[in-house]
Amino acid sequence: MTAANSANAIAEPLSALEPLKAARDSRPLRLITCGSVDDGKSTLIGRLLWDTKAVKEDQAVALRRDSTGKQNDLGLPDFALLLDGLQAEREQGITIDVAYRYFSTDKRSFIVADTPGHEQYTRNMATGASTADLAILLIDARMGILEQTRRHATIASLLGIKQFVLAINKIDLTNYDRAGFEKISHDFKEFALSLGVKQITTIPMSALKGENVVYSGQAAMPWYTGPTLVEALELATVRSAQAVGFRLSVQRVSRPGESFRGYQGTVAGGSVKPGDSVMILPSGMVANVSKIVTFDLIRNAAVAGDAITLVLDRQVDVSRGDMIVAIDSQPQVGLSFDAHLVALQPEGIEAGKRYWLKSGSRRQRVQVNPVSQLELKTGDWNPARALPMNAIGKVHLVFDEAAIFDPYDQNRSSGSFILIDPDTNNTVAGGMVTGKRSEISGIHTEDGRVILSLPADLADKIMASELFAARRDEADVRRMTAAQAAELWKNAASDI
Ligand SMILES: Nc1nc2c(ncn2[C@@H]2O[C@H](COP(=O)(O)OP(=O)(O)OP(=O)(O)O)[C@@H](O)[C@H]2O)c(=O)[nH]1
Repeated sequence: MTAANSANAIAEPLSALEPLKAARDSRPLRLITCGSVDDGKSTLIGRLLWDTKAVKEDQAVALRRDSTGKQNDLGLPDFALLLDGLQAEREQGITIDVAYRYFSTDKRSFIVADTPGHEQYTRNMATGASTADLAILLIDARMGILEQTRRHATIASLLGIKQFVLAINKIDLTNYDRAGFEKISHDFKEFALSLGVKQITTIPMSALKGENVVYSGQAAMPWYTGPTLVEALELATVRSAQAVGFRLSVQRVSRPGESFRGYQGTVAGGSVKPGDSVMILPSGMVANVSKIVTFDLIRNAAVAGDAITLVLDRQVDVSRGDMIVAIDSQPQVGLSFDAHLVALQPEGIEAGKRYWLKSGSRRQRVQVNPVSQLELKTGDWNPARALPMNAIGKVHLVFDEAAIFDPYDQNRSSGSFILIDPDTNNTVAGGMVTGKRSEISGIHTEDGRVILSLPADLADKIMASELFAARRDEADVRRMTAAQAAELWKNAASDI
């Protein structure tokens, strides 16, 4: 077949979705590495690339040359130098959130997200983790579990990662101390179980010496009989297909001529084929798919990750930010949602402040009401009105117009969002939706606090009302029961 460069060309037949799905399921395992500064992250990634022969000959020569004189007391090359290209770019002030490294073994291929380790780490980590199947958490065997370890594990689990490898690194510096390794393993497993993470492999390793990374560390640690890092990675599973049906967040309406109107975007969940019935949200209008076009082909199916133009069988009103979804598997549409947030900027998240929320190609105003903050040491969710930088919190989102989400654990794409401060344009938080709240519930109490779940203009009026002012004394408000809160709401509502 000649190059199919017109939208009328027919793709080689994809008679079913199976080939597309099969290709997706055999995709490389995506990894993220997290750790505190100096735990050995760069050394570990460099060592993985080196020992799996992912380093090209010219890079290898350069590594040997650049390591001369900088060698550590073991006389080994500095594997972290393999990642230095990225470092140089960072030093020039070029913003790179995440760089992806590729390596493979006989059994499988891998993509590792290499995220900068310093300031703004949380944001970069969240970016890398949002597509990862597995998290490698690095800790220094001499230091044990730190608050940073708990923070990263919590964020990774909120981002839906269910498989963890705890890489207890620099074990050579503890004289391969078995008891120390076992204590850290035990403590971490206990913590990870509290997060609901059940697949945890803990491995003692020396990234620098290459023990238990690709090659066995048996000679130095005869007491360890578990897998090497690469063996553990070969056994991990790729994340299964998303639980929800077809989702397309419309990025652009394409109208090249009178007779053609298509809706462009990347499929964010499920699959679609001509003839399928779809619904446009938030309007609720219904249509059938008549054609799926990609940049050079007409396709007879598309799956999550494909960038497509969708043509419908009738004239419907669709604009940028709308979502086109499977009619038999719809997302949640509502004015109020529960979510987890990670606060990313020094200013944190203020109580009741209005932000821009961006999810897919949709951008809308939202009022954010923090409810509680995770105490990393104990795992408790303590009541909170605001969230400081790096805090992980639970919040209520209250919209002026209908919002559309899937719970994050069912679809990472249509369940996640960022918050933008309208005054500074800074991205101040990343969030994961847990679900829709029962429709506008007015005022109620939660964790001993009174929560307003109202459209912002109504909430402002209530806050300003005499009735609320009379109740503003903190202790008094905290003592209110849900019934009293409801009474207050009823009175306030009739007052305005
Ligand atoms: N003895 C020993 N030293 C190690 C090991 N892994 C890393 N190191 C050393 O620890 C130091 C920090 O390693 P890096 O790989 O730069 O650490 P990092 O976590 O990437 O640090 P940042 O890039 O600053 O975030 C370097 O001097 C490494 O040579 C190990 O397994 N054993």
